[in-house]
Amino acid sequence: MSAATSQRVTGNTNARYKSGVIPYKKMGYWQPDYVPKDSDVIALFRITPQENVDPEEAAAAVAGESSTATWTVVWTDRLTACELYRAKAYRVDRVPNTGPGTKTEAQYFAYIAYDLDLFEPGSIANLTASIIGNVFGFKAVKALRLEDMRIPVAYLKTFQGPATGIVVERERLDKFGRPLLGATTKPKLGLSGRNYGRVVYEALKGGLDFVKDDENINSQPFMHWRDRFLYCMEAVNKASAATGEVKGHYLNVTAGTMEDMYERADFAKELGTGIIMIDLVVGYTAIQSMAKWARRNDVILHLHRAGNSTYSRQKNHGMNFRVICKWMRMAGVDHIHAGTVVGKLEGDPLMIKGFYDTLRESHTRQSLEHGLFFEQDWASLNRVMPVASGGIHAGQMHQLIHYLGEDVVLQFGGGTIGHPMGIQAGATANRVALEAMIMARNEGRDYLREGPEILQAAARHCSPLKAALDTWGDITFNYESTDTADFVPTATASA
Ligand SMILES: O=C(COP(=O)(O)O)[C@H](O)[C@H](O)COP(=O)(O)O
Ligand SMILES: [Mg+2]
Repeated sequence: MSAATSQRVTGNTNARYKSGVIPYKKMGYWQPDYVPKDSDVIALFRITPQENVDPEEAAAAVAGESSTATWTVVWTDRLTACELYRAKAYRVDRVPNTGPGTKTEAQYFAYIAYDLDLFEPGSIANLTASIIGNVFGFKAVKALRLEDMRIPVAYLKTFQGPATGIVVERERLDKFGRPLLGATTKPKLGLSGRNYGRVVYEALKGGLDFVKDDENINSQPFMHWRDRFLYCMEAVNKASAATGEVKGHYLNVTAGTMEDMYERADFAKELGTGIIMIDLVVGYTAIQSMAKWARRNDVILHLHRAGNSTYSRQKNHGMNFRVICKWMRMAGVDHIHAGTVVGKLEGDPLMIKGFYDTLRESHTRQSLEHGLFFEQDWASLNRVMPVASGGIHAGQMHQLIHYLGEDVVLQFGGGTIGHPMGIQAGATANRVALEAMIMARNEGRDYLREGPEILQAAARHCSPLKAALDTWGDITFNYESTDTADFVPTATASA
């Protein structure tokens, strides 16, 4: 007899199934003694219960509404292996620095385990319809945030993972031992195909590895997509011939329908591109489809995370970006924008380290200060190249390498195209700054502390770098982060 059948036969007593409304805890969604199985999916939610709602009941309600429950008892549960299929809230902890005596109302971390049978293999859409489905509108909780997930190896193995991965991307580019350099074409909207292609050529010729379309450039009246693709590929080919290096431009194939996206991707491939791009807003199923297309066609897949801050930035509601990193690694993208720490957009250093580790490590340990609540074995899924983009410039090179490491694309849009001596000079400034800093690192210097001097020394022989430092050297974006660690490392806490 299978486990499922035996559950049906030994199912619960009549009292439990009497019609009416009973607490979710009584319905079996709170099981403090439950020990998660290796094959369970585990989700960690931050719950802000409504006043007078017991946190354990709120956790049970979240478990119920994200798995099998509805608001009232239904006898049809007994036609199923309901005890197996019920998600189990098994632990609730008060979030540090919330509740009585603090400025923030009480919040709780609720740990919930889900049996693997609740999810369709290889489908982010199906996983998310449970985990972030109805439950986020549930009245008994004032706010709800999905903070982290532990995905079992058994489930990971049903996903393709990154189409190409970091190792093969570097082999195709023939570039090793340093971050890759990119730029977002600016202005983001309005250029004609020919002018757009000129920006791409100049930036690649000046020393960048990649240029990219911005998130909102698709096929507008001022430049239809075929024009953009033709001029960009002409620029890539000319710059590769002129420099002897492999170059690329992420052609954004985002469109209104899947058929249009495939048409654009096929044309990009026909023109010989090594990389294409999509936006997060196309949705999980479209992302998985494009990842399969990318693997079939030997093309790298770049994902711009446009839209994520709508639901990932605020601490009490929505979902943490680290969970998006996990889902996107499973879905199969090769690149994902994951923050810069020092640039113009949201990015606490500890949080960003957690995102980067999630994307790049084959195994991550629990690390509460980086927001990693669970140990995660990535089951040999390829690694994703994080992309640092948004308000960065050559003067920050030492910090970028310190915080973000080597396997990363550093993307300077304004920080290339806005250079006072022109786009090529902007690209050269970034390339020289990068190579000077990598050399200093390889020589064992304390490049983070000595960074500004290392850059000034390199600028003595490189007027584009000097101009970049003179223009942007002092530009910083020192605003308080919104999404910060709940568990601060001891050394920092006492500092
Ligand atoms: O256009 C840019 C950056 O331009 P610039 O380099 O001129 O600032 C990108 O869309 C942002 O980096 C996205 O943000 P994120 O990478 O955080 O998702
Ligand atoms: Mg942009």
